[in-house]
Amino acid sequence: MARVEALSMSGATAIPAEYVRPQEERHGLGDAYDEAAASWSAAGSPRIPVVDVAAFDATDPASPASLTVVDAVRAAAEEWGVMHVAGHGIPEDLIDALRSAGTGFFRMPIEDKEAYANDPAAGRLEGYGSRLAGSAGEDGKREWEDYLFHMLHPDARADHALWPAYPPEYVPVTKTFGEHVSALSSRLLAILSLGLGVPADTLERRLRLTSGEAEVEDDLLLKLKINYYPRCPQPELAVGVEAHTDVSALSFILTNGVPGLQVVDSSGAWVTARDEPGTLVVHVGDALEILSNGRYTSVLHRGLVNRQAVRVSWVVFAEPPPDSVLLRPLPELVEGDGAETPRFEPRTFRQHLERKVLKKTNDQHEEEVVKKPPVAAGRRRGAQGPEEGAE
Ligand SMILES: Oc1cc(O)c2c(c1)O[C@H](c1ccc(O)c(O)c1)[C@@H](O)[C@H]2O
Ligand SMILES: O=C(O)CCC(=O)C(=O)O
Ligand SMILES: [Fe+2]
Repeated sequence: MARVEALSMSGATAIPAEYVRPQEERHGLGDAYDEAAASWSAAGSPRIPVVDVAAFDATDPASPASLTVVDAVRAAAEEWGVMHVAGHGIPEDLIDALRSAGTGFFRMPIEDKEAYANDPAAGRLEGYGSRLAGSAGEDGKREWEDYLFHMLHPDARADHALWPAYPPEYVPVTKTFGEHVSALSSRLLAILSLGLGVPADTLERRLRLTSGEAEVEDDLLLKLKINYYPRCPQPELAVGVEAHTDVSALSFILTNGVPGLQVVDSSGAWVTARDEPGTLVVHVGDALEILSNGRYTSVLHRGLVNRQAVRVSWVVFAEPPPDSVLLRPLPELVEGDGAETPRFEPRTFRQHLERKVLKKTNDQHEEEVVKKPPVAAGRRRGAQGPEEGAE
C-alpha cells in the first residue's frame, strides 16, 4: 500500500492522478494557509462559535449559569453543527502529552509503522492505513492522508496490542485522554438534551440503551483516528479528507495547530476553522442529527492540505454500539401533543453506515441522501438536503 508520507518525501512536484480530485470538487481547494489567510482577513467573515461549558452544573441544570451554557450549545448545534468547546476540563498537559505521543508514532520510519497496518478489505479497520475515498483504483479518489485508527474507550473493548508500543507513553496517555473525552461526551449530551427541552439523560440513554423488551445498557464507543496529512506539492488539486458528515453522535477534534479543517456554514460557504487555543472542535454527527429529528445539524466538512507543514489531527468519534441500539428521532419530539413529523427512518448504526456507503457508491439510490458539498460559494445548505428518509 502506497503511503502518502512516502509520496510527499519523494520530492515529486506533481501528485499522482489518483489524488487529483474531479474538477467539480475543486471549488475553493488550495493551500490551507492561503485559504485560511483569505477567509480570516475578510471583514465580517463567519466564525465557528466558541462555547465555554465550564459553568454548566449537572447537579443544577436549571441554574442561570447552566441555562446560559445550554442556550449557547443549542444555538451552535442548530445553526452550525460545530463549535469550539472551551472549559472542557481536559488538562492542557494531558493534551500536550497526547499530541507528542501520536506525533512520536508518526515520526517512526514507514517500515516500522507498517507493523500496525490495517486491512479494511479483510474487515480489519483498526491500525495504520491510507484511505481510498471511493471505488478502489479510480483516479481522483484518494485522499492525501495516512492515519492510525483504533478503539479508544471503554478500555475493556480496546485491544492494546493494536496500539503503538512506541512511544512507551502512547498507551497510558491515550487511555487517560479517552476517559476524559468519555466524561466530556456525557456532559455535552446532557447539555444538548436540555437544549431539546428533554431531561438531561435522554440523549445518552437513547444512544446506549438496547431496543427491545429488556432495557440493556450498552456502551457508547469512542474511536480514535489520528490523521496525518503530509506536505502536498499541489494542494489546489487534492484533499486531505473529502467533504463528508461524521456518522458518529459527536466527534472531538484536536490538531497540531496547522490549518486545514473547513466546514460549511448556513449560507453554504466553506469556512476555515481557526486555531482557538484551549478548545476542542466538536462536531454534531449523523446519529445526533437523527435523534434530534434534524434540529441539530450534522456538519459537512473537509480537510485541506498545504505545501509547507505536516498537519496532524486527533479525532475521537463517539458512536452508539453498531447493532443493539435503534437510532430514530426521540419519541419526546415526534409523539404526543405538538409532535414534529419524523424526518428519519429508524436504523441501527451499522445500517446507517451501510446505507451511506451504498449511497456514495451508487447515486441512483436516492432514499438516503448524503450531503453534497456546495458547488459555488454562497449556495444554501438546504439545497444539499439532509440525509432523510421519512418525509
Ligand atoms: O463513528 C465514526 C464516525 C466517523 O465519521 C468515522 C468513523 C467512525 O470511522 C471512519 C473510518 C475510520 C477508519 C477506517 O479505516 C475507515 O474505513 C473508516 C472515519 O473515516 C469516519 O468517517
Ligand atoms: O482533520 C480534520 O480536522 C478532520 C478529519 C475528519 O473530518 C475525519 O477524520 O472524519
Ligand atoms: Fe470527519
